[in-house]
Amino acid sequence: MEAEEVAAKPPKGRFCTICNQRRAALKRPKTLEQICRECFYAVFEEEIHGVIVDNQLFKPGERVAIGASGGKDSTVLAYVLSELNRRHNYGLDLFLLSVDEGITGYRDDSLETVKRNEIQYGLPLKVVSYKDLYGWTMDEIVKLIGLKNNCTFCGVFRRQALDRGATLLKVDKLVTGHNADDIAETVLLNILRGDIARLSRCTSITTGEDGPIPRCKPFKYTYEKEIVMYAYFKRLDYFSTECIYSPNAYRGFAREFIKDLERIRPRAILDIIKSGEDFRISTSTKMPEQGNCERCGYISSQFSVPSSDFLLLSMVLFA
Ligand SMILES: Nc1ncnc2c1ncn2[C@@H]1O[C@H](COP(=O)(O)OP(=O)(O)OP(=O)(O)O)[C@@H](O)[C@H]1O
Repeated sequence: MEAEEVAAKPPKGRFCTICNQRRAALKRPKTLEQICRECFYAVFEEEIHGVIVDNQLFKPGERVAIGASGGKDSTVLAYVLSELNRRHNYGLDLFLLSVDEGITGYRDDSLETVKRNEIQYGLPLKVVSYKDLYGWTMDEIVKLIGLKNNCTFCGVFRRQALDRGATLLKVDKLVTGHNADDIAETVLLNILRGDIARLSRCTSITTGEDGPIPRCKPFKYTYEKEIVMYAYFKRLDYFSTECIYSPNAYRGFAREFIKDLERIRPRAILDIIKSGEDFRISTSTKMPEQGNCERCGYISSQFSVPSSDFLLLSMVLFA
């Protein structure tokens, strides 16, 4: 999504509907209000603060890692969280944590962005790589087995890599830049697949509380268009290229469908999240149990946890 595309201008001469003092500079995607930039920054940031407070995402003194991919969502998350931490005295120790999947022409470039963010925001950065953790890069795997189910595997490996990096950083929590559009998309995909176990988990703002490191999504109610707009107006330094192995056609269709709904009714994104939250599963329904990998004990519902040759073997078997 290009920044210019979402920065639709209201008619000239209108006053901001929030402050009524400055000229409106944009139409807010979530509410369609015509507001000035200053009021947009304020409502955008304070809504996220409200979500953090209402859901008690953090406690003073906690060490928190921000999953930093260099993309728009995690870059805006790093910027806004450092601002709110200062402004509202959260008392958090913030870190950037990046996973290098070993994808030439994509992750190497986005990691350069994260390295610049480390300096720009004064947040210490830790990078963990698939090569070091599992013995293989994604480039090597794709070269060997081709383009099959890459996103699914890569997602499972990244999840574990983030946990391992968070353990090395000795953090209490990990936050990611998953936004409202991502969550609505996941609700829809879980309905389409009839995956009620995931449907019941995917709207939680905090997950993994029974595991080693809980994960939070402070952008659960933040619209992607507003994140892009915020990054654009604030001139944040982020990387905007899609992963070269990424096309996940089914997710892509769900994304397009949600964008179409949003065009007709911007609230549709929040409505889908709310529907996902309100699903109740009958207590008599048998749910799949999350187990632990027999090899290393890491939490796992489908795969054994990857390591070097074992990783490759699972890729080939499941491809
Ligand atoms: N390589 C990575 N290293 C660290 N964190 C990551 C990485 N990839 C994804 N994440 C985390 O997971 C979140 C969702 O990832 P997703 O792949 O959906 O990226 P995205 O929607 O393009 O987000 P972003 O714009 O931040 O890249 C990111 O916002 C980030 O917090």
